[in-house]
Formats: sequence, C-alpha cells, structure tokens
Amino acid sequence: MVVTLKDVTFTPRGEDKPLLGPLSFTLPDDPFFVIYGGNGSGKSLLAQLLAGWFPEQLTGNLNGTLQIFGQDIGQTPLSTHAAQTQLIQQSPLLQLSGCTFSVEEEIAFGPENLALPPDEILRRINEALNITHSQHLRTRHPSTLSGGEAQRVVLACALAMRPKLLLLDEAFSRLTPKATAQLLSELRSYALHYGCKIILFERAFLPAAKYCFQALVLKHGQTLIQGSISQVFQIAMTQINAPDAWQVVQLLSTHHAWSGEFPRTESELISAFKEQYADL
Ligand SMILES: Nc1ncnc2c1ncn2[C@@H]1O[C@H](COP(=O)(O)OP(=O)(O)OP(=O)(O)O)[C@@H](O)[C@H]1O
Repeated sequence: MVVTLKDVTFTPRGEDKPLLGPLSFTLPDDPFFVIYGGNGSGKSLLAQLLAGWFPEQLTGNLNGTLQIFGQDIGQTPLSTHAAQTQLIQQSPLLQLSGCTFSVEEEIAFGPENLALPPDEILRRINEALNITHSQHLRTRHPSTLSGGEAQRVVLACALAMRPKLLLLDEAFSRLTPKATAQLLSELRSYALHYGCKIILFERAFLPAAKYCFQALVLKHGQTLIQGSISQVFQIAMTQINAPDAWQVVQLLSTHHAWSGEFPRTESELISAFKEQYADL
C-alpha cells in the first residue's frame, strides 16, 4: 500500500485537542487522488504528515497507524521518506534552497544528495525541465523567478527525485489555467510511466476533478465524504470553490432537476446540459 491511514489523529504541539482526525483511508488504484477542503480544513497538515514531516519538522502527538510505502511515519527519518515522497506547497519561493546560483543547480540539489552519478543527475535535470516546460529557465538565478516560474522549478526539483508519491498542496496556485492543465497532463504521463501516485490538495473543484476519479472532502480535519467525484460532488460544493456553471448544476440537483453523473470537465458539462435541457 502506498498510503495507509487508520484512525489517525494529530495534535500539534501547544494544542490541547487534535486538529486532524480521526482519519482512515487508503489510496485508490488511480494515478491521481484529490483531497478537497476549505480554508483551515487540514489539507496542509495532512500533506505534511504524509510527507513524513513528523516529528522532525512537525512536532506534536500522532496516534493511530500512518504508513507510507509500509513505513511508519514517526519511525523513519524524513530523509528516507524524501527519497520517494515529495511535497510541493503553495508558496514556491519558500521551497527554493537559497544556496544555488542557477535553476539547473537547484534541480541537481536533491539528486546530488542521493549521491547519484553526474550523468544520471544530468538526465534527471533534463527530464524534469522538459516535463515542467522550463528549459528556458535553466540558467536563471532562482531568486529572479516569477511566482509561476518558481512553481514550475519547484515541481522540477521534486520530479528530479523520481518520487513514487507526489503531494501537491495547491501547487499550481500561481499558474494560469492553461499552464496548470499542461502540467497536469505531463504529470499524468509521468505517473503512468514511473508508477507514481499523485495526491492533489485543493480548495477548487477544477481542474482536479478532470484528472481524478476519486476524492475525499475534509472539514475540521475530518472526512466529510469519500468516493467518486460524482458521489462527493454535492458535499464538496458546500466546502470549495467551483465555476458558476457547476454552482448551477448543484442548484438544479438540490431541486431534483439534475439526473445522472455530475460533470468533471467543461465538455461533460456542456453534453449533460444538452442532454437534459436542449429539448425544452
Ligand atoms: N503546526 C501547527 N500548529 C498549530 N496549529 C496548526 C499548525 N498547522 C496548522 N494548524 C492549524 O490547523 C488548521 C488546519 O490548517 P491547514 O494549514 O492544514 O489548513 P488548510 O486546509 O491547508 O487551509 P488553507 O486552504 O487555508 O491553506 C488551521 O486552523 C491551522 O491554523
């Protein structure tokens, strides 16, 4: 199992009650999975726990069973987790090392720490730059990158580690919808090629719904619902942002005026409207 959570609760140091849990889930067999939740629902805390931050970077009290690739979180050093699990957070500039002079050196930083041979490091740099469409940034000083460019580079750094579990905590927040869609398509190919699981942590219905079949909705650190996008749609819509057209679907549904699956993409939405309403 890539991820196993059973009755997990987490109380950060200084807090008197858990801010996460009890949470139990295993990942479905798809490359992508999305965890939806509004502000303060616990997405980042959960992402940090799954990345193995406890207890080195995230102190507190962890109860229950939390395993990544069969290794207990809390029993294995963060450096061991980092070799197969990579977390990308919302603020890319906080994730740059601050000790390199070019994007190329920044991407090499992780693989160098794995003591990989130079030709393998170069291969990984090129692959990561290609996947993230960032070859043109190769010689740039990391401190000169724009927010969106930095998000691509941070993703490239993570991919150069060839992760088997990639945690994306609102990792596209500074990119345009078009650039986000391009990266998600590239990531799908990466995931299928390397057998990697990708968990998206999102406050917005799109574009995650297009790439994920299964979702979990968090509120106050607990699961509100887990299931297919269609099964979680109604409840997810009470917690997260969605385009107006999906709000209309939600409204129609609460008035029993929507039948069938809930659309995951714009084209599914248009087809569903045509099917249900074009003849009226
Ligand atoms: N280390 C910590 N110590 C104490 N409280 C924390 C800690 N980390 C997070 N919290 C609190 O836990 C709750 C969940 O925070 P978290 O950052 O996981 O939310 P989120 O779902 O990622 O929200 P957002 O969408 O606003 O980024 C918040 O109330 C936050 O203030």
